[in-house]
Amino acid sequence: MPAEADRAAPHAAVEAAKQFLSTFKTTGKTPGLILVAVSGGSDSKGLLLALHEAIMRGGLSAFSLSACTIDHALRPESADEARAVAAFCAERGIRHSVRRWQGEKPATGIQAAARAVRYSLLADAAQEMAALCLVTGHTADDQAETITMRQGRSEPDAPGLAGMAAGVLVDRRAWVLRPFLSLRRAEIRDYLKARGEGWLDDPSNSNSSFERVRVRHSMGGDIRAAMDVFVDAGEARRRSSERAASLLGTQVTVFEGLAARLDRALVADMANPDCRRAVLAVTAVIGGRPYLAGRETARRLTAFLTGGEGGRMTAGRVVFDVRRSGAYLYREARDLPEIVVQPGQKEIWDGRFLVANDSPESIVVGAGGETAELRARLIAAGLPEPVTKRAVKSALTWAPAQPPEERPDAPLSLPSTPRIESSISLYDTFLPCFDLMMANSIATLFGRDRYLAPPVHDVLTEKTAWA
Ligand SMILES: Nc1ncnc2c1ncn2[C@@H]1O[C@H](COP(=O)(O)OP(=O)(O)OP(=O)(O)O)[C@@H](O)[C@H]1O
Repeated sequence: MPAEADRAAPHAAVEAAKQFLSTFKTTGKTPGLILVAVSGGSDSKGLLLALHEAIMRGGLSAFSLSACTIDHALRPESADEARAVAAFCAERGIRHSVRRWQGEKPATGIQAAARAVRYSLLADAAQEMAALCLVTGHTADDQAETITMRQGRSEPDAPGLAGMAAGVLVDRRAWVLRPFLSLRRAEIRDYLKARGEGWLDDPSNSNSSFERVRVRHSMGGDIRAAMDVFVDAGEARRRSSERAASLLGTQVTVFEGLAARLDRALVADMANPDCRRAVLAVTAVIGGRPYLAGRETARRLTAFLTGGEGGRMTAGRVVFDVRRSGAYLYREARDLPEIVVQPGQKEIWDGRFLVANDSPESIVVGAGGETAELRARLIAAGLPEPVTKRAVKSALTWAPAQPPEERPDAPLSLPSTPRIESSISLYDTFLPCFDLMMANSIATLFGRDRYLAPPVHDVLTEKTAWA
């Protein structure tokens, strides 16, 4: 058992928790629930304990904590591990819930699938509890490993070098914040030991078939070099996002989510990284892609757009049509999918449109929504006629899944028109806080609501205690 003095001694982990709590916009007695994602490993267990201690000792009764463990049901011991976390929480009077990954597991890409499911289940829990945010136990060691892995793949001005964001908006509905991003894992373990607590060791942390584990070993605990890169790149990315947001707001026009015009000045300046990011972001949304084009595509595109020759080029499923009045972008009319949307369901079609079917009948959604009305509207809005003609080929259309003559027993009412809006795959699932301004400009251009603001003040400035 640790000595009583050790139990009470202030610790860097508790200081980090206190500092984090002081950044909330919530003031005075406004109650706020923080949902802590606890796997049972040292980092998340240390985070829960440090937040609990900071709240209890600091008299911060405006805050309450709840913990949630995701049981991925991939290892036989996972249910017991979740129960161990439950017991730890019960001893401290902290509410705890377990969410289980139900159903079929994919045969390949299990890590990525588990991560996607984990964040989605955690966001469900946060939303149901009306939590201010979710918090995870990511550390400076995780950050350094992420940066080192990305460094191997990126160019010096690449956004990836900003590393993990201190805040990420998940599914447009829950902010995930990382209060320990500047704290070393060793400090967290030291804190748990001082409080007489153990933790679970995830066996995948020593499995060298994972790149992260190999990188961790190669770094040998020295994270200084990677963190120095981060301090510069995180701030640079936030400033770049701010400048790109302003370019998007002034030099881009979007036509019903189908096509976009980039002003000539923006196109001419493509060699500038802010312009390039703005253009690549619009390209991703018009093409229905969840990521920016890779460096080779970006290079080809820059050469084409700045070449001054005009004409058309295709990149990332998007046609670029360069004319005197600007560069026009629209989805190429190839490989357009057909999907069925069941009653009461919402689906994303082609990565570009969110279709909500509120009717009691299934509907089929596909390409072919080209109508004289749509063409007239786009032309009236300023889209050149030849561009309109090609752009409308990738417009969405829908119909009842079963034609009326084939379903004599069906209700007489036809499905009502589905609700359709642009999907921004690039930011709708994971939006790092340093891209928030740019994402809001994109949302405005594509007729969507702005993204949920984070509940804390300084997450946007990404100020890091690491230096
Ligand atoms: N099974 C789980 N249940 C609840 N929270 C979890 C679980 N696994 C991970 N977490 C949360 O995520 C944090 C990071 O864990 P880990 O490094 O294993 O995840 P990751 O997949 O690398 O996360 P990311 O993909 O965001 O980098 C943990 O500190 C914890 O807060």
